Amino acid sequence: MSQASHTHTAPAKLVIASRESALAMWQAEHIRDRLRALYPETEVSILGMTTQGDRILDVTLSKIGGKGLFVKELETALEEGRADIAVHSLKDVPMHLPDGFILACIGEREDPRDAFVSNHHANLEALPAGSVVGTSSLRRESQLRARFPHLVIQPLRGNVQTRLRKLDEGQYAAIILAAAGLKRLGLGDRIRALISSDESLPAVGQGALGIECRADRADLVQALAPLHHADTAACVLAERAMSRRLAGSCQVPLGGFVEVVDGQLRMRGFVATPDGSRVLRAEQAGSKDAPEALGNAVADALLAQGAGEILAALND
Ligand SMILES: NCc1[nH]cc(CCC(=O)O)c1CC(=O)O
Repeated sequence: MSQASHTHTAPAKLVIASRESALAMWQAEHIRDRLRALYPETEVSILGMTTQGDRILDVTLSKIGGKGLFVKELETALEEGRADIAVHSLKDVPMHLPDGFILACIGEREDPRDAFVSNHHANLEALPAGSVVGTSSLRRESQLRARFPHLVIQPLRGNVQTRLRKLDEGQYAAIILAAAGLKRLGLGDRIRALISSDESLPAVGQGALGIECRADRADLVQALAPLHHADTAACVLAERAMSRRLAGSCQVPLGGFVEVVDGQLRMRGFVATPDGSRVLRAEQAGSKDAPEALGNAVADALLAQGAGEILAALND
């Protein structure tokens, strides 16, 4: 029996709300299995649901309302008591949660890097001029354009399997996906090259799982505590503070990534124009005890370099 179960308790029944994509289901099942192992007496089940973000696939997310579209239906299920917790890729969780909801728990981070996926090429450097690279992330696009102006970036939406199918159909020479999603789905062998964080700074929260519940469910915060990973939480709280100060929940070419180095947080952030012609960068160290102060400081350093102008131009 694990040590945690001596000091933590869970309700007799726990329902996990999840999107129905394969990745979301893997993540929900992962949390379900960990909860079952911690609390053998608790009946843990998954309520799968399709969100608006999953249904609308033909326009870029930024035009239709952003990240909130992936979590709203799940929050409604929590609100109505049809589910107790919602498991999310933290990357998809808006910077401002609606009143009455909290992140109860942040799980240990998987590989945070972006991955290069291609059937014919070994890495970005090997792509001939004019090659089409698929990504709908302004963050990935701006960093690619800055480094490889000879490549052609084309939108690519859909869940991980859909994106791989579009690559296999020959519409793209290569695509960029999060390594974490591929590894979780057992598709790590599709990764031809991992892109270092110096070359493609990851998205805020990339690779980490966030578990959301109603703010009045202190019982669940306590039950989930054994799944909480303090170092990951410090990193992603700093990242989310940076993003919040810069952009709220709008989709912008922005990256933020924190690592624990020698017991301290080391943070890097960037804001760019979508075409990669201007890339502002900031880097700073800070204490694990004050992650949000670090995130705010890096945001301020970017604002001092002119990030505000870039962000204002995007909202025109
Ligand atoms: N935007 C969709 C999304 N949300 C989370 C992941 C991957 C898993 C993660 O970052 O935790 C992905 C797919 C991708 O970016 O390739």
